[in-house]
Amino acid sequence: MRDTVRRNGPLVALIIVLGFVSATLEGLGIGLVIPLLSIIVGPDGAEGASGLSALFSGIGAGLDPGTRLVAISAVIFALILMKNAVGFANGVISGYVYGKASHAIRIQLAERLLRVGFPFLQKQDPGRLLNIISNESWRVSDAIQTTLSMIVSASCALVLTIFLLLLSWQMTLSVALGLVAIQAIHALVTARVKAPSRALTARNNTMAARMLHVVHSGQLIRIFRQEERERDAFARTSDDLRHAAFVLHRRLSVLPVLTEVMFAGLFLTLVVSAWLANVSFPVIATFVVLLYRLQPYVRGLQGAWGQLRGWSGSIEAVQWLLDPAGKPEAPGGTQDVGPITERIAFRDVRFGYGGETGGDGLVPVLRGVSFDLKAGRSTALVGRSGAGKTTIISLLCRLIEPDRGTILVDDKPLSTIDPAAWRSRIAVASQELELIDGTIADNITYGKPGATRAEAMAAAHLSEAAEFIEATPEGYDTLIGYRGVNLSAGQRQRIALARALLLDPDLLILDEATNAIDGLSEAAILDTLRARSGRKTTVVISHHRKTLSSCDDVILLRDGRVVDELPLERVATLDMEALYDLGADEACD
Ligand SMILES: Nc1ncnc2c1ncn2[C@@H]1O[C@H](COP(=O)(O)OP(=O)(O)OP(=O)(O)O)[C@@H](O)[C@H]1O
Repeated sequence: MRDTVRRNGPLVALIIVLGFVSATLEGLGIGLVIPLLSIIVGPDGAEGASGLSALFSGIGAGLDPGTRLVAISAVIFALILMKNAVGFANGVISGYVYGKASHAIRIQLAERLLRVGFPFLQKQDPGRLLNIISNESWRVSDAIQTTLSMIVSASCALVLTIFLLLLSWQMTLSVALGLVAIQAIHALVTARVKAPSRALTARNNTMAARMLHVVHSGQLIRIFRQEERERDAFARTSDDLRHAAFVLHRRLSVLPVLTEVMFAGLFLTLVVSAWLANVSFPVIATFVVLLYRLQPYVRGLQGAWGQLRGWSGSIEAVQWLLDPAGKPEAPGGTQDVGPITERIAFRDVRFGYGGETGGDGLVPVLRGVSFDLKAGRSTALVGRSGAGKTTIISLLCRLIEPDRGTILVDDKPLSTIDPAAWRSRIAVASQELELIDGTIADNITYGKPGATRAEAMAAAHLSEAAEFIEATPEGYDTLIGYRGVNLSAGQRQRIALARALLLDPDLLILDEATNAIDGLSEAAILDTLRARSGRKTTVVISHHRKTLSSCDDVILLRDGRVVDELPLERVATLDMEALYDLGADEACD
């Protein structure tokens, strides 16, 4: 929030200056009520005037009463007009700063989510992140606007207090003492708002997670007939949210009531004591009018303070996401990288999920793996479910970093290579990588937005997606819906494969890219392997023996260790179960 104020420094300064100007105009207008009332009640009413009140009382003294009355009324009207024009300008500027501040917060949140180390996203509850971006960030924008309005209210209150002081310092002192007492009571009440505010943010997180679940798991819920249970769970979460919002609302609602009652008490005490002290009527009247005009600003300040406390849960949530502390850094490295000429070498690489930065977890997943992915060849990673194949792919993509050991690209440590430069040399086709909500062409060219339609069509031919695409009425301009809901699983995989093939990357990773595709398309993968052979490097994870036996090299993994680098003849002759069990005895701890 401080950042926003700093970035819009000149405009915030203008808001403060205009606040002062507006309050001064208002103070002057109210001051002119003294001569106005003096004319109405007669000169006796102005007796005992001193200081500022004497100054105001003397205004237009030389004029006849009728002319003076009209002239003073006209000036008061002009001052009110100017004050409102300044107020309007201030409102427009505040609205502009509010918009800029909201935009800046959303951009910062998006930047954080796009740049933070990937393990952070893996570990977070998506409901919490969604709630912060879509909900809590608005509260923070409101808090910024409220802070601006507090600045204006404070400037106005200050100027009007100066007028009060000049009018009667004794009466102002009594008012100040009264205000301190009101503020103390107010502070006691607002202190009780922080905890319900945090509770509300937590409930909003849960609500967002539930909504995501209902939207994402529509199929699962229907097939397993869990509509009733989900409805009840949704209703419970929604009711908890309602209750948390009500608790906060109830505590905040006390504030304006309390303030109004205490202000009324202060007013009446003041009027009675001023009358007892023989203060002249125009001075009492002007003082009360000034005080009456001061009241909304003081109440505004108190209300804003209470509201800021009410939003403390939202502010903390946004600050937590923006704060880099405790979040994994995006992978580092500055070296450029050329085409892979010899190998990508894993040397005693160890990794376990679960630590703060993704790795260094208690349960080791890779327990010192060493193998080579030879340039210009295709290598299959084989192993039972949970053996660590996808973890190796994540390391290759630098989504996670090894806890120990090194990955070398032609003898250059991968950790020293600029991640963007490295990723420009690789492409992945995996069922984990979703499609975007756009056209088929948008999806195929996602990794290379400037690619031509001809390039997209060539990639679609390679992945055997072209036939079904051309059979649709809109062809490459067909909208595929959210995550490709308008397509079959096999069609989605072919488009995902085309997306990777379009890049003709130095390293192509096919992570179970074919499991929803029929035999014909598996043949397309085999063709791809052949076409890349001797030219580019490919890594394949598959449970299809035919695909595996088309690779040049096969690496067998078991429980996070490399069991064997298998000769191809054995892959061709063994069934998958026998393949996974090869060397089982040596692999045991
Ligand atoms: N994000 C994660 N957090 C914690 N543990 C994980 C995570 N991802 C994977 N694991 C664990 O790491 C181990 C290896 O998982 P990995 O996905 O690498 O296996 P895999 O060989 O690709 O399996 P599959 O063939 O089923 O995809 C598994 O025991 C899994 O439970």
